[in-house]
Amino acid sequence: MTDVVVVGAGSAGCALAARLVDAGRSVLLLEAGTDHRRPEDFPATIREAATMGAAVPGHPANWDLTGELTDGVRWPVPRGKVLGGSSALNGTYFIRATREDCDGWAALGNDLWSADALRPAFDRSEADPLHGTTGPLPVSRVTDPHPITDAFTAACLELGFPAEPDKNADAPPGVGPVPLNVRDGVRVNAAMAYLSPRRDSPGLTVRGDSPVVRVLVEHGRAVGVRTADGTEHRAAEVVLSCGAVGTPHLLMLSGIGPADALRAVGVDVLADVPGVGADVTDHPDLYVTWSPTRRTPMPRGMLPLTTALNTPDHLEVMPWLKPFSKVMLSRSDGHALSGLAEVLRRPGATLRALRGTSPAKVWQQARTRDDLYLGVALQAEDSRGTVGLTSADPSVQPRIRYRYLSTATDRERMRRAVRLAADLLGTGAMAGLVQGRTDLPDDVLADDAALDRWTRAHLATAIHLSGSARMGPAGDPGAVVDQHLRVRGVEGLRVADTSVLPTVPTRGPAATAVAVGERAAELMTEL
Ligand SMILES: Cc1cc2nc3c(=O)[nH]c(=O)nc-3n(C[C@H](O)[C@H](O)[C@H](O)COP(=O)(O)OP(=O)(O)OC[C@H]3O[C@@H](n4cnc5c(N)ncnc54)[C@H](O)[C@@H]3O)c2cc1C
Repeated sequence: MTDVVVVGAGSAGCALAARLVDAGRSVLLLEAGTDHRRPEDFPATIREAATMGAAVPGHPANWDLTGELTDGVRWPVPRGKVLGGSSALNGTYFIRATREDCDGWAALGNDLWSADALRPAFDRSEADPLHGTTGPLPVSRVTDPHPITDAFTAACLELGFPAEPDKNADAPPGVGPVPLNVRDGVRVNAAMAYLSPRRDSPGLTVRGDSPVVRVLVEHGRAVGVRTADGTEHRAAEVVLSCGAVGTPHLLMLSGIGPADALRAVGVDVLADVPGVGADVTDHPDLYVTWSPTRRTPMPRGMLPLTTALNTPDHLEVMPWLKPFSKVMLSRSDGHALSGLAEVLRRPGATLRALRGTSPAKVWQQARTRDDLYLGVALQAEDSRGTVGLTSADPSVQPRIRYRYLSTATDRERMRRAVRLAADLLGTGAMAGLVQGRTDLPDDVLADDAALDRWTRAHLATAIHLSGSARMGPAGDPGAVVDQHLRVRGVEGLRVADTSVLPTVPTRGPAATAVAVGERAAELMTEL
């Protein structure tokens, strides 16, 4: 019998499966999306790090979910549905959770997840001249001069923020280059890094196009999973790595979750675990758009996102070097137009993906698609969202409610973040480059109530979902897994992805997701 079935070949699932195989386990890795065996087999839209065409609604590698950012504001939520998961279509910002993040998780009763305990997992994942040097994921920083990054960096220094040349160094937060998982212009996703080199390993079986619809539980123990075609895959242990939406969804479809909510949609309850789908955290974000006084260089292949300002109060501001219209459209050597154009060839799929989202917000983004912008985000929100089951039919997406800015503290911090972005655009350092803000009038900026309304109209999400099956000690009623990632109430079942993080990292979670996979393998194979 197979030792372990891992469900979901995303950032965490790929790392976990690979390390389990290295430790001598037989692993069946089941992925809902398409399998691509070698790095060169991935389509250009996914490989090309300079663009994010697969994140556009309607792309086949995208789950095309919809979430409610706040009451009445619905927005597309892309997630990767392909080998590599969300790492195959993300922004390639690949940074460690901070020491404060990890030690915060440990302080909640998860000492196996302190910064010191997690460091070997990060080190093992990275090939970074500054940190772990021998791992499978390349980490690099772009330090080439560019008028926008240079002016933005000078603006941050002008406002008194320190330089932060290595954002993984546990130094005080400031402005500096972001670590990126890019090599030779290619977005190196977790499947390329961890699975491709092991595809001939007898211990590893990878199956794409295999959505799992249920965890099979007998006498309180997980014994395998069932895929949508009805096939049962048995294994000694089951690990869910379906991501922060897919994992709570699959748990609930399998009868593991808040009992009343499961019964309400006709699912028989196997284990009443109230924390499944609760305590979701992410990074609410938005864009402050601006027009330049002159054309800035945008050569093909230029990465859109190379620098970030992080502040001690957990705000993040990032200058994008290209407008959305260029980031979402890729034109690759030897290929026809891809990305947006590829999607526009399937208008039906795109329209279906956008159905139910707020038309005014979609229009607002379309209207400003050629502007430049500063991305502004809250990195440690107080608000909590939910992922809830609305149907026992696995093909119906769960309801994602972010409940963004539902606390006064978050609203106050978001105002501060927007004003910080405006201040940066107004510095002497940026004066020669910035003609003006294009969509944020002074009177709105000056008035709290008006700015809150503006924020609501411009709100978006960084798609960094975490915490929907979070870990915690025995006495924690909201915990879904213990710190060994074992699901409460069911033997032989674990979760390994960003669902387990008690809070979203205050940096992008992609590197942490991989580290969760690495750490899960350690915990599963230690004697
Ligand atoms: C568009 C976008 C841009 C982003 N940009 C950044 C960035 O620049 N930096 C950063 O740090 N983070 C970024 N993120 C977030 C980051 O990529 C994710 O947090 C991280 O990849 C999540 O890893 P994971 O393993 O938890 O889940 P995922 O990587 O999403 O993997 C889950 C996998 O499970 C599969 N799956 C789900 N359900 C099932 C099922 N029932 N059966 C079988 N398979 C299933 C999915 O298809 C997927 O392959 C971005 C995310 C998106 C979507």
